[in-house]
Amino acid sequence: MEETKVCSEDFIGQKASAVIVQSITRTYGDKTVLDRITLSIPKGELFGLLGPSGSGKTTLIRAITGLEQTDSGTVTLLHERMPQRSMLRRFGYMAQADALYNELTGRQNMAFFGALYGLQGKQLQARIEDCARLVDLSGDLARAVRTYSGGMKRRLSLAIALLHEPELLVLDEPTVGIDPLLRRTIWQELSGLRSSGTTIIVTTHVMDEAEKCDRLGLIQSGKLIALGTPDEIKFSAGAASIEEAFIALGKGGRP
Ligand SMILES: Nc1ncnc2c1ncn2[C@@H]1O[C@H](COP(=O)(O)OP(=O)(O)OP(=O)(O)O)[C@@H](O)[C@H]1O
Repeated sequence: MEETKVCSEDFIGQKASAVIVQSITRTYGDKTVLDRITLSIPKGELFGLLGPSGSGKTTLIRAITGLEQTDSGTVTLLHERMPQRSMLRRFGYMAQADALYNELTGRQNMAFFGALYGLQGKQLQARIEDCARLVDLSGDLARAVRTYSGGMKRRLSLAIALLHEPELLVLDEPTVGIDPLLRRTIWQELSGLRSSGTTIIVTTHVMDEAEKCDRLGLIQSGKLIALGTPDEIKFSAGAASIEEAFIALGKGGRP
């Protein structure tokens, strides 16, 4: 049986876990998209999921949030067994495909989702201003979203995921289509949120973003093939970079 290279200590029982995934499997027809994945993410961790296109990253984070069914295994999120509709207010989810209302303005979109999260009045307005500023959209909030570029839509989706200051943020490739300067600002903000106790799960293809994560999970063909800090993963693969480590671990050995 193949085993995940677990580099970090097992956090269960040592630090409160925000996410506990136990042996989840997901199949589509005869294709196994998630294969017995087990993983725990402590509160306040910035956790990165890395893997080739089609390896199962989106399916895994959707399963974690309860948006995707699993065939077997369990997910516990913030001490609650998933799926559970009431959990929707406790995490922020930014999907790869933007779920925005094109005919509404940026502000109207934020107000709509903010109300769904239970925000209202002055608090909602203040959060809209703060989150729009963070993603550099303050000057564009009055425009209909259909006039936004792809990158602006990504930024608006990110702002919406942050609106209700959730305990857990789940971001599927949040910086795709975002220029390097703003990308840096967004990562600074993610680090700040992590420091104030927010747990963050982020999928990425960008190696320098992976280096900024506390720990990484490497996924290949639905299997978690490695788990650890960026340094642990490089060390275990005998590689100089995460990219090299990923290639080496994917082949099942050292480079
Ligand atoms: N609804 C579905 N029906 C059938 N197959 C699906 C469905 N959703 C995903 N898959 C398959 O599951 C596999 C994993 O997809 P997933 O989107 O999780 O990969 P990913 O690692 O997030 O890829 P990317 O980096 O390209 O976003 C792929 O082979 C995909 O084709």
